[in-house]
Amino acid sequence: MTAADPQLPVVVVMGVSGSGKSTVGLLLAQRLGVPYAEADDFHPAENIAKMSAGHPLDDADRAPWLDAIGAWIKARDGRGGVVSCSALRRRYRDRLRADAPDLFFVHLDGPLELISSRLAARMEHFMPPGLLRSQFDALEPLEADENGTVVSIEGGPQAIAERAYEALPL
Ligand SMILES: Nc1ncnc2c1ncn2[C@@H]1O[C@H](COP(=O)(O)OP(=O)(O)OP(=O)(O)O)[C@@H](O)[C@H]1O
Ligand SMILES: O=C(O)[C@H](O)[C@@H](O)[C@H](O)[C@H](O)CO
Repeated sequence: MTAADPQLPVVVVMGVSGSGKSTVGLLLAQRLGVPYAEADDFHPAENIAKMSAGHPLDDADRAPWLDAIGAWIKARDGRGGVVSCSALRRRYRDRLRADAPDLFFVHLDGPLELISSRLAARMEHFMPPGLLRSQFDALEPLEADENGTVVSIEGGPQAIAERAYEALPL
């Protein structure tokens, strides 16, 4: 399938902070020839300030952010797109799916130690590595009835993006 085809999936690249959503999401979008959106760009300023101060977001904080991402997804429905979004809890994914039932989730999955080492090397990002544990605590893996797949974050970004591409329902 190519970008010229009428029905391209919208893909949410999900996972904890530092799992590689932005890195892999962009590569996947390029591979598909569709637009990429960065979830962090949808946060209200208060959310960025809260995380920067070392506090995890709660459901109420995430609600307007999820709605903004949901609006982007809805606008891309049928035309394809890739958006990074932690989408840690089932109910967040249900919210994103509400207006886009065919949404496909790619969960970038890996051990805390590996992600922690990647975050320690990351420069100039508001998200403190100390919040990683809270992200794992919130994470609810994809359930059997959810449209999506789990992709390991072992190896380099290109290989991960290729594994994700191969798993898409194209
Ligand atoms: N496969 C990889 N191998 C090595 N380093 C990687 C890999 N994927 C991502 N990284 C690096 O790990 C760090 C985290 O990646 P990235 O910012 O893409 O994660 P993220 O899930 O989007 O994080 P956040 O949710 O906090 O924005 C970055 O410095 C990135 O360059
Ligand atoms: O749901 C959340 O707690 C947030 O979306 C975080 O995941 C951050 O936005 C992101 O990971 C930091 O870049």
